[in-house]
Amino acid sequence: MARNETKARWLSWGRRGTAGAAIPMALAFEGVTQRFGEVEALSEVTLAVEPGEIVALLGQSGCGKTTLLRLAAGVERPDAGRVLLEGRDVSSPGSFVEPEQRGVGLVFQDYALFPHLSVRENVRFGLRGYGEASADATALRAIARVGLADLADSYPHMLSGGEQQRVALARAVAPRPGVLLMDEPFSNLDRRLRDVVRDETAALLQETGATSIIVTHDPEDAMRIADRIVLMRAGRIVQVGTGEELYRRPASLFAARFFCDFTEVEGRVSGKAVDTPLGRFPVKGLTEGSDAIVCIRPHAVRLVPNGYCLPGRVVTRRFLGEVDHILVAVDGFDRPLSVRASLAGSIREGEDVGVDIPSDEVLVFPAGDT
Ligand SMILES: Nc1ncnc2c1ncn2[C@@H]1O[C@H](COP(=O)(O)OP(=O)(O)OP(=O)(O)O)[C@@H](O)[C@H]1O
Repeated sequence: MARNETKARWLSWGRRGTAGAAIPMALAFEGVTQRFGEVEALSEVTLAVEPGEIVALLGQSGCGKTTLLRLAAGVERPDAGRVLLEGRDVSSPGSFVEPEQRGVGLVFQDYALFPHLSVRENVRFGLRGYGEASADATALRAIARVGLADLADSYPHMLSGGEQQRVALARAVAPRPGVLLMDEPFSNLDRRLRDVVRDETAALLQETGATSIIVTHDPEDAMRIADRIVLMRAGRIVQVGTGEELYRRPASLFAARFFCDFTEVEGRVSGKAVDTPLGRFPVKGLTEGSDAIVCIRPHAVRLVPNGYCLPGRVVTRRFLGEVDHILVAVDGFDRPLSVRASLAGSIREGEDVGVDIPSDEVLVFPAGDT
């Protein structure tokens, strides 16, 4: 189904089935495959989301995040596998529960507010199964909850991007859906506003208790808002875990790169360690003699007085507020080493320094594991 057509249908359904359904639902995908012509957008995806859990689908453009969300919403049907809500099969090649019967709320990337309806009317639109007075009261409560009580009679064009996002959120949560699906909800906001709206949204999601899935390509969004992150690549799930698990113990170089701007150093495995131009780093489970990539986190590197550890020279230093970003040239390594540190202005460009790279802070992956 074309995306605009889907949006129009979704909004006109009014989600009547969700009225009063405040109880978070379990959502599961079992071996879901979705093709669009030659493109396999999803390949045998299996994922269980617990009731009340907030999950972020994270990945680069085109990896299948939105397709998975649309399957949960019921605006696509899988070619294989099934989608379950509360253990009940709602979508498979042989059976299908209509979106309006699912108790699922959806926030679109562009918010999809009706331009000719006021804030109050936009939010009421999702409450069409309610009686007149109850719909009005519920809409106003949701509007007040997102801090827009004063703007209830304004129209979308009179609102800032952040305010529009809040209206879309209010409209989605007002019918108290058991599952809330959000497609890149912060991508249209500038950086500062994004931080505020993201934190407010996180608080609202916790409060409503709905099982929530948020599509994003931004690891910071995912880490700040989600209980669990599902990292996707080319239609498959490559790793699932908390933000901390993915950040500290990425399962692959691909996952590692998603969460950190490492300095990557090539080396060769020899005697349970990798030999690199920046030193020898212990490694487990890699084949003797194989090529490996050592990933060094910028904030793990310590700059020490000249004469200690590896000899280096500060090439550039940029003040970034809470930390400085420093590039250090190290003898024998053809690229600058990236360092983030809070130095209180004590180190200058051109200065000779020692470079300490704690070996327990680096990650090592087989070369070619990308
Ligand atoms: N209706 C469609 N018709 C044809 N191809 C589609 C359709 N929907 C998605 N695709 C293709 O399926 C793949 C996955 O798309 P999807 O939108 O799920 O990715 P995404 O990870 O959400 O990307 P983005 O972050 O850019 O929105 C892409 O290659 C996309 O071009």
